Amino acid sequence: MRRNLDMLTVKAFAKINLALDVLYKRPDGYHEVAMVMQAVSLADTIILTSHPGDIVLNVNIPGLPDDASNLAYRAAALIKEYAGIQQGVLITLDKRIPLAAGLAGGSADAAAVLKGLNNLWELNLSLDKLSKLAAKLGSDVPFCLYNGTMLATGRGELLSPLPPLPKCYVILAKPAVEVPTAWVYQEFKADRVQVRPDIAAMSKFLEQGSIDGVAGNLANVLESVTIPAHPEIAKIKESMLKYGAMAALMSGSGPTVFGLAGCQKQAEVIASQLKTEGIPEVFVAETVSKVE
Ligand SMILES: C[C@](O)(CO)[C@H](O)COP(=O)(O)OP(=O)(O)OC[C@H]1O[C@@H](n2ccc(N)nc2=O)[C@H](O)[C@@H]1O
Ligand SMILES: Nc1ncnc2c1ncn2[C@@H]1O[C@H](COP(=O)(O)OP(=O)(O)OP(=O)(O)O)[C@@H](O)[C@H]1O
Repeated sequence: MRRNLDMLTVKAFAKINLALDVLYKRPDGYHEVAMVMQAVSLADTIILTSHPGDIVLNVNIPGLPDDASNLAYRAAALIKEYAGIQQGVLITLDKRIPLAAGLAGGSADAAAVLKGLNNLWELNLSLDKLSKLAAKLGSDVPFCLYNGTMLATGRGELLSPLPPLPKCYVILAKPAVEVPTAWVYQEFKADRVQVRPDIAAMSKFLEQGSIDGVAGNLANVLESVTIPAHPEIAKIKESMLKYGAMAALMSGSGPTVFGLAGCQKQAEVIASQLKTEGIPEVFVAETVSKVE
């Protein structure tokens, strides 16, 4: 975070799910999950500037709302009301994370605004308090406050740190479809799942610092919904492996596929080969560690 009197710049990092299991549907309509989440360096940039009056949001891409339906705006409104702040803020959002991609782009923006305004307005709210506000905005938002490698349970908002995944490179490839998260959970049927993650085994491999062990245990039960609807996701996974990724998996509710690579050069070679297949959005990122 960079601060300069009345202006502050915050990065909003995307996430991938190294493991995603759905346990059951709860009475409140959400699904109980168990996930291993990992932050990656593909990021939006948010500039917060002190501003008289109200909250104003500027976005750099068409199709992304700049009103109260944007999670960045909602985060500002929530913390402003909670802390009883009278002044406004100008939020400038430079969006790089693809939309509705399974990468928690909106959640990352919301978390960055909460952290940033806590600093700009000198509120001194603890991460624990910010996390409770974050959970009101979405299940992925608390994780985006912390980043790093975390076990997420409940509806995704209950977090405990895991040993960090040793630094590795992540290729992200998004086909030209957008997938609404609510639809994926709504369509989820446990009896259609072929492979469930073994979270205990993945935790053990993280403790050992074994990227190979983690790569060998990637699993996401939501693939059972999104891949039949968008078979190009399976094709991207196959291509990632063919070009040399250690492993490949759909992130979150999809449709983005991520692949793991041990070194940057190899990740870049895999990314350029995927681009030749006509996949519209391909990025190379690296893992991001937890904030203290
Ligand atoms: C797929 C993941 O991205 C994996 O990290 C998350 O589980 C989704 O997190 P999110 O996008 O922050 O989700 P929310 O904004 O809280 O919820 C969107 C919708 O997804 C469904 N939803 C979400 C999380 C969850 N544990 N169970 C659910 O059933 C609900 O229908 C909800 O209305
Ligand atoms: N700041 C924001 N950035 C991106 N999308 C936003 C934002 N605010 C609201 N939205 C709306 O939310 C929808 C999905 O957002 P997002 O990009 O966070 O999905 P996602 O990556 O699938 O998230 P998740 O992995 O948490 O399910 C978008 O289509 C958009 O209309």
